[in-house]
Amino acid sequence: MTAALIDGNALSRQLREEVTHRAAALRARGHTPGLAVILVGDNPASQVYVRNKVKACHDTGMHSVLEQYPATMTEAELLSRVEALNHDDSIHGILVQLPLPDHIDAQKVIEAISPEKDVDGFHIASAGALMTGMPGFWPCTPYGCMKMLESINYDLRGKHAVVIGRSNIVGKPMALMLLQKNATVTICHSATRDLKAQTLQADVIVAAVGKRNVLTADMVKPGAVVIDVGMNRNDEGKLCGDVDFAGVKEVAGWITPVPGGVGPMTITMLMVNTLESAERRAAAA
Ligand SMILES: Nc1nc(=O)c2c([nH]1)NC[C@@H]1CN(c3ccc(C(=O)N[C@@H](CCC(=O)O)C(=O)O)cc3)C=[N+]21
Repeated sequence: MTAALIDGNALSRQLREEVTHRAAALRARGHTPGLAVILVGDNPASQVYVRNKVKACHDTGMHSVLEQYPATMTEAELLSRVEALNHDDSIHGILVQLPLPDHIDAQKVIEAISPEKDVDGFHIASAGALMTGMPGFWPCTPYGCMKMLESINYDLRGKHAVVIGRSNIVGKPMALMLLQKNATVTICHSATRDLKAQTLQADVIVAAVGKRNVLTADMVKPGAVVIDVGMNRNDEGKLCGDVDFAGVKEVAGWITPVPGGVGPMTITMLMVNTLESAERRAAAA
């Protein structure tokens, strides 16, 4: 193996320790940071993720409430729960777990969350703040990827970054964050004609498609940094990313594993955003 590993679990431990200290300082001043997580329906994967988020709150000394509702919950009922949490002073972050059942308009629910409590960074006000460089919450997954690059002291200025995937949750905000650090950014997607021609030029590759083996060793320039956002299952049912890890690790300079890479960092940045929301609230009080 030539590539060095960027260990998301280790970096998460380090960052969560800092969160724990800052949360304790807020608690001492009577401002316990609080996260509300809403889960609608009984998607088993969502249950696991949501429990991990609640546990991360507990571990860092933050208050959390988990609200679970049946899949039959109406959109109006969900909107009124969000509205109540917007006005709840013990809550600094509101997360509505996605996906939502089909009869609920997810974007409408996200826009109902107060931007001050939008710790997922999914509200259009958060997206606009990221695009214009204004203060606001950054989506946790690409934010975590930026922290991983920071952890290896990677200077993005003038580097060519290729993002594969253009979702509102990962690909697009990822490209904006890389751009803010002065990288030259290319966004590739399903209509890109020659993906390999793009990735072979890249100093940094972020794979965020949700499909196995999107990135293979022949597509990677020696020494490149490879960040794997994918969460897929292989034929044996094991968790794997979008990157052919075994092959790419022989070519890349740095690589993130799945599991133990971007996943834990996503939860860590949720803790960071919730803490920062509470800090802003305490400063305004
Ligand atoms: N409103 C909303 N916000 C989200 O942030 C959100 C969401 N909805 N819906 C689902 C996705 C998925 N997601 C993950 C977070 C952490 C891991 C994670 O920690 N993964 C572990 C492995 C976990 C396992 O073993 O299954 C790892 O990569 O090491 C995975 C997935 C957040 N999401």
